[in-house]
Amino acid sequence: MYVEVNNVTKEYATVRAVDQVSLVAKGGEILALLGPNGAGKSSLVRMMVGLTQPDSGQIVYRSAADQQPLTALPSTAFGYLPEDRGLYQERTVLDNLRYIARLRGVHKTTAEQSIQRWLDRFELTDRASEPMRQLSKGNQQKIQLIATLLHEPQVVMLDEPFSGLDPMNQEFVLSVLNDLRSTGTTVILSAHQMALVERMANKLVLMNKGAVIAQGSLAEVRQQLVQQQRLQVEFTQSVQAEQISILTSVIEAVPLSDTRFELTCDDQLAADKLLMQLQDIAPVAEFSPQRQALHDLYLQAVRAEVNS
Ligand SMILES: Nc1ncnc2c1ncn2[C@@H]1O[C@H](COP(=O)(O)OP(=O)(O)OP(=O)(O)O)[C@@H](O)[C@H]1O
Repeated sequence: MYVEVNNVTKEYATVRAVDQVSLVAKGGEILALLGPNGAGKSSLVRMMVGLTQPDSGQIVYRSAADQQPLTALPSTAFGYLPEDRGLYQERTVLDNLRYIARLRGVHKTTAEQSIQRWLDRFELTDRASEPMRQLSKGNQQKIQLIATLLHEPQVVMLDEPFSGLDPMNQEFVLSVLNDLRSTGTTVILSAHQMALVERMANKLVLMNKGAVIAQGSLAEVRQQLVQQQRLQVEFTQSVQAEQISILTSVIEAVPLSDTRFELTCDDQLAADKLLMQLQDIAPVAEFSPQRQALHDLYLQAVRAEVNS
């Protein structure tokens, strides 16, 4: 199933939580919504799952087979992990999961098999008869995730699935999400863990103050965010900084020695073109464009918005 968000805006009393957002998530994709606190991620997820309605714009669900809009959604359409987790603390893990399965209309035998399979996979079988409150935060989070996946939804929407998990469990959840993706499920999640998301999502949507500031594949988002590039160059002979900074694509040339410089460049100019220009100054011994982590690019973009 496709989820298509067309120019959606949502306002609360004093704040525009989602501002003209458009995106598409397809089966077999992991789409990650990223953004600082208050960026509008949860508000968007709540609309995508049908809990609230947009003030303007539309959310359209399409059949994966023929891309026609779906008017009636099957009970297996969504699995939603809300930001405020909501299982019964006094009831056992098993009771909670059976209850959720019943709510989702899963047949009893199928539910029992499915619960066993997921508890095994999450290494929580021996905790099945314990009340939820006895489980650590991370394990409760894993049970919540099982509750979201029990009915094998076509679209899984997860609000901050990695929060409260230690690195090992984050890796574990990441592998579960990758498996879902490989079986054709549409996975939409919100997260703060840029480094994790960078490794699994094939679509990134970076939000700030309700609006999308960049979206696409990792490479596309990089391109949208990168305005400047840092690199180092080592010449075989001494060179003056002014000889380099005079080049139109070079914003700044900081000498590290007589022969070595750190350059800040206009990213529009391809590295190989710049290398040719540097070779015209003096023979180049080493030339190393540095890739900035997405996390840093993203922080720069958010800060630039704050300052503008
Ligand atoms: N029910 C509501 N009533 C009023 N304002 C709301 C409501 N829900 C969200 N907001 C406001 O809308 C904006 C976006 O909030 P939202 O929770 O969608 O952001 P978020 O990106 O999910 O943040 P976080 O990462 O902190 O969970 C915030 O300014 C928030 O205070």
